[in-house]
Amino acid sequence: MVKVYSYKDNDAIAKSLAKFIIAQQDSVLATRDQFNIAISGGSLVNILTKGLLDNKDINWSKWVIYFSDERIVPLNDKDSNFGAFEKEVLAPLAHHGKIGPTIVTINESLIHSSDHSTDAKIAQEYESKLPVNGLDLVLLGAGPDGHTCSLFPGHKLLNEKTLNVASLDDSPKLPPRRITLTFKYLAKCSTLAFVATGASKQASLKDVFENSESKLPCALVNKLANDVKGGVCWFVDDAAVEGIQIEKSQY
Ligand SMILES: O=C1O[C@H](COP(=O)(O)O)[C@@H](O)[C@H](O)[C@H]1O
Repeated sequence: MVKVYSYKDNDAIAKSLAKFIIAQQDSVLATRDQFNIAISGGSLVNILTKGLLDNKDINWSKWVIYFSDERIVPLNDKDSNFGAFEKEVLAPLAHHGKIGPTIVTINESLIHSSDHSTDAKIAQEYESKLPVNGLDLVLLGAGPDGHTCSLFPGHKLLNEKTLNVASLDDSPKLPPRRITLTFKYLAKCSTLAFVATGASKQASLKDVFENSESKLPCALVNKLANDVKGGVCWFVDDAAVEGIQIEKSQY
């Protein structure tokens, strides 16, 4: 089942998403000592900053954070998804003297500026660090073109059946070299939660929610809802889903 939680603005989403994440965290930590979560880059980071940074219920030291996709650039590059999270969340956390999470990044030493041949190795090594049975929670973004992770409309990786993490060097959104979780791995994870805000997402979300034949990557994730124990849900603002026939609720 796919649930859509809709709010008026980013502040309201941030508050509700934080409550949702904490509920997932608490239910996992009641059974084991580690909460495995993947985050995405882009606009999600700002919402996470608002919702998580000063939140006393986050048990950061028990979190292991992965990335649903990463750009193959140095970790301190402005395009790095880790870099954005580090700047917005990890550095302020450290500044507040909090024990931070464990972070699983790509192996920077394998990045060679013009040689793409090690990109598959970067993906392979990242895959070896992931829990084999999937993550507890994956926070996904949704691009205006309907992409999620670094799975782009019409790209051959939409049909990847073997790899859990794949590399690409032809991303239509810059930068071109990336690694991404594949649908194969997303299907093993416990809960998948999208965050999509702003009117630029409206056209692709209309296709995702109103066209049962949609081939957009976000729609293909929705189709995993029956494989994924905790289901697929969406945290959206009113602008992103305006005029779309969809049943909305609040978490
Ligand atoms: O390139 C990427 O874009 C997507 C969507 O970003 P948004 O800014 O439109 O929310 C993001 O989820 C992904 O992690 C990132 O690499």
